[in-house]
Amino acid sequence: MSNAIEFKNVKKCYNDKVVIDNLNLAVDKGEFVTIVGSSGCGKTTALKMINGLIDVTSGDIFVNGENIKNKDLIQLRRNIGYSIQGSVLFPHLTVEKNISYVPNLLNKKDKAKTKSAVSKWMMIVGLNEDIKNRYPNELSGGQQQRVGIARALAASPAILLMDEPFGAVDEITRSQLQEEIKRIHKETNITIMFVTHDISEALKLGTKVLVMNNGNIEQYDKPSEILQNPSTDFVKQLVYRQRHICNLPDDKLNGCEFSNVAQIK
Ligand SMILES: Nc1ncnc2c1ncn2[C@@H]1O[C@H](COP(=O)(O)OP(=O)(O)OP(=O)(O)O)[C@@H](O)[C@H]1O
Repeated sequence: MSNAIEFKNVKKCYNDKVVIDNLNLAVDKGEFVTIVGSSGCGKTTALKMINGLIDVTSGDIFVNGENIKNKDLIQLRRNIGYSIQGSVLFPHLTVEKNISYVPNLLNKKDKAKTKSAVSKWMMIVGLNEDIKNRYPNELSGGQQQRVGIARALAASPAILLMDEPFGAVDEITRSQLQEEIKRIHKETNITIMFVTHDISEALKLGTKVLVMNNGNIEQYDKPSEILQNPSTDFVKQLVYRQRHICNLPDDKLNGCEFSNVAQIK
């Protein structure tokens, strides 16, 4: 299987502060990677370096085998969906215009194709078509989030980056959106990188979970492996917390220090 995304010896500093020291990671096409870790460990930075919103200090990032240094960034971003927490919709555009914004840029002449893409993605993310002429301020928070996801997916990108996309919605909407994104992933086989603070969300959604701490990878593995064979004390602490919440046996966790659990929200 070929890589959708690859980090090679990536270092990121803000001024003199090293946030990511030497990140090496290969993500297979079609993987749903959830990224979890302590606050400020570099999750958002890693994500935004993939679509060039943040520059690397040194090292290389490859998207579909191509070094992004050699790519036109606007073109790159049009082919990578990006969805973040809260509403990032254009306030002066209707739902339909928001969702069709990038597809219109990509296939300006084929208006019918864009119209049917809007209908398709509204249905997929669970939005009723009768809201397509509304403006963002006429929608609930959950609807705005769904429109944001439809907009990120409407250009049929091969990669979707999501930064705490469900952080600002209520529990019921959150769990509906989780089911929807899982289904969308299964149906489209898109590669997803999904940052979350919530280890249970990471374990529920990811086909692979990337656990980060201080800009380093603690473990990159299937959820079952993270739960059954946590490879470092840091991962054990996360798993312990999850097992504690779910009342699971903690026989694998003997001898682990739990003092840093509070660092992870
Ligand atoms: N533009 C910037 N200038 C200086 N420092 C920054 C900048 N952006 C982020 N940082 C710092 O870099 C570190 C990593 O930030 P980043 O947002 O990637 O972490 P994160 O893991 O996504 O955090 P959180 O879980 O709290 O959202 C933090 O210490 C943050 O304060």
